[in-house]
Amino acid sequence: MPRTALIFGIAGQDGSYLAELLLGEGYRVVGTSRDPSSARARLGASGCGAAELTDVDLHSTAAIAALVDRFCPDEIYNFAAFSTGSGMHDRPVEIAEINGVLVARVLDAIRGAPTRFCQASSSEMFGIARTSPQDEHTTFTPRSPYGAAKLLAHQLIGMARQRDRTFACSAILFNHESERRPAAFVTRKITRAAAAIAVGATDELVLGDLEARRDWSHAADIVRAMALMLRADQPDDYVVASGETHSVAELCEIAFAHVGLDWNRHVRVDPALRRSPDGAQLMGDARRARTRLGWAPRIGFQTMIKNMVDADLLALRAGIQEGKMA
Ligand SMILES: C[C@H]1O[C@H](OP(=O)(O)OP(=O)(O)OC[C@H]2O[C@@H](n3cnc4c(=O)[nH]c(N)nc43)[C@H](O)[C@@H]2O)[C@@H](O)[C@@H](O)C1=O
Repeated sequence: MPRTALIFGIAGQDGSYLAELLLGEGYRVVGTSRDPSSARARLGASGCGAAELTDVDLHSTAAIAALVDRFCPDEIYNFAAFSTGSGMHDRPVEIAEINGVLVARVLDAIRGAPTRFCQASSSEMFGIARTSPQDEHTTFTPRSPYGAAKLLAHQLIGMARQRDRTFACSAILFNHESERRPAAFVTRKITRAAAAIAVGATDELVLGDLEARRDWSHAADIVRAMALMLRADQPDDYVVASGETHSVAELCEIAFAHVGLDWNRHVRVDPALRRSPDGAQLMGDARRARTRLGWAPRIGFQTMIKNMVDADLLALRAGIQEGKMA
């Protein structure tokens, strides 16, 4: 019998990379998506056509329990979340419900069962951290409903591990990107603009802050760490990060240079797009994942950004040939 994995949020960037990985290892992969009508096409386009889609009301404890009963998954991964960088303060009620309370429902559904659970937690739980780098012992000081809801889920996982002996892990994920990243996030915003300027479709990119720094990894590396967590002897929490930071300006430089452009000539800063400043620099110390899981990132920052620009160029040129762009 193949192992079964249930993925909440299968059609997003992370869910699709994980589905690809697990399908390649012979798993039966079942997933839910908030937009089932486009999920099938998106999964097909990312090589996950063999994944099965199912429908569930994430607000219903009974529906989550029934879903788990129906598929008896060996592993559950949760990526279902509201997540757009600039929208971390918007819709706090829905964010609390989906990014936080949903995990209580899943933990309820697997209490006493052998099912293993991994949650996509976030470095946003560190928020205005006082120390850098952050690891599994760093104090959490979230600064948005997004970070607070993720922290609720993270803490429920620790309690389920202690009280109920549930095999549940919290993967504290720092920023992670790829060509499947939506353009609301700064990496894809920049790579798409570099490609668009290179083909003459536009001339300018407007950003909020060039000095902001983040610890960026590739999404495929991040989800591999999550799969390894569920294969460990014991459940635990793990920071997953590259351990290096880059500025938005550096990102621009790499992306624009890759298409032979000088970013200084095309990038403009609009302070209206700027977010409130970070506390200490957000940078992850992933030593626990490296030593206990044998995890290490395989795709570096430069390669990731160049690959994203290449993918955006391909998509734009295809669009131009089909007459989709002006
Ligand atoms: C770990 C965490 O990672 C992600 O959240 P994020 O860090 O907010 O992602 P982002 O790509 O929107 O911002 C990255 C940095 O770039 C700065 N920045 C400058 N200028 C613009 C700008 O014009 N647009 C955007 N979007 N960002 C800008 C911005 O201020 C920030 O410092 C999500 O996956 C989230 O779900 C998550 O958990």
